[in-house]
Amino acid sequence: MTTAADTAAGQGAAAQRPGRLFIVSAPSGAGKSTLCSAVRRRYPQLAYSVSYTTRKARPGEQHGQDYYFISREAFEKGIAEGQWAEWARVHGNLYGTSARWIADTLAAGRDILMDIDVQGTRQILQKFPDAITIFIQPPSLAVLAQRLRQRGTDDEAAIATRLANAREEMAQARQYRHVVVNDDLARAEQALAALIQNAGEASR
Ligand SMILES: Nc1nc2c(ncn2[C@@H]2O[C@H](COP(=O)(O)OP(=O)(O)O)[C@@H](O)[C@H]2O)c(=O)[nH]1
Ligand SMILES: Nc1ncnc2c1ncn2[C@@H]1O[C@H](COP(=O)(O)OP(=O)(O)O)[C@@H](O)[C@H]1O
Repeated sequence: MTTAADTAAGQGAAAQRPGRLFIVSAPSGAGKSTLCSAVRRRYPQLAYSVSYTTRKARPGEQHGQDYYFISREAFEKGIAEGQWAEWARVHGNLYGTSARWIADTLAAGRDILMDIDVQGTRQILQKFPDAITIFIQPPSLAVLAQRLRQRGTDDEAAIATRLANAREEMAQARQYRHVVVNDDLARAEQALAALIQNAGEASR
């Protein structure tokens, strides 16, 4: 049924549909950064939500592209001022998403890809129940440990924290609308791209 309000909205300047939110989560080392980078290259029109974090930058990571690396004080000021659409402590560091950027980007009609943890996903779903949630599973915990060591960006203590959290995170997979197992990289990339593509077509 079309209401007068729908018709008015459809005829106004905002005739474009608002953007959609795609949320990707995974235990550390499952391959979500690799897969998100591939999808960003494939769909340059998809806006990537660059998170704010108190974690130190890894070699090769760029401020403003991978994350905004900020101090704990700046992050806590953001909490006090209500700047975060969601935020969480993950593996001992704080991570958050700019509420203003999300609102402006969706209002401009752009779809958003977010790489956030399971706690952040719950918060976003409370505000945006239609967000499309995707969980990336590693083939096994043994493979996960191997990938974290091969990546070579974390010391053994950081790897141990990430592996200890992985079991708990993987138990949350059933809360997600879709699950992609990242065994073969090309296959997983194709599966993630297809989910984004098909969700886009379904709502047009
Ligand atoms: N809640 C929340 N989690 C985030 C955000 N940005 C990143 N994360 C999550 O924080 C965790 C650690 O990310 P990162 O430090 O890049 O380490 P990695 O998972 O080992 O590559 C991952 O689960 C990310 O999905 C954010 O803005 N909010
Ligand atoms: N399908 C895959 N097969 C083998 N290695 C992979 C695969 N996907 C990712 N990797 C590697 O595993 C490591 C962790 O991937 P990364 O994308 O950093 O994970 P996350 O962002 O989930 O922590 C990286 O060294 C990456 O190159």
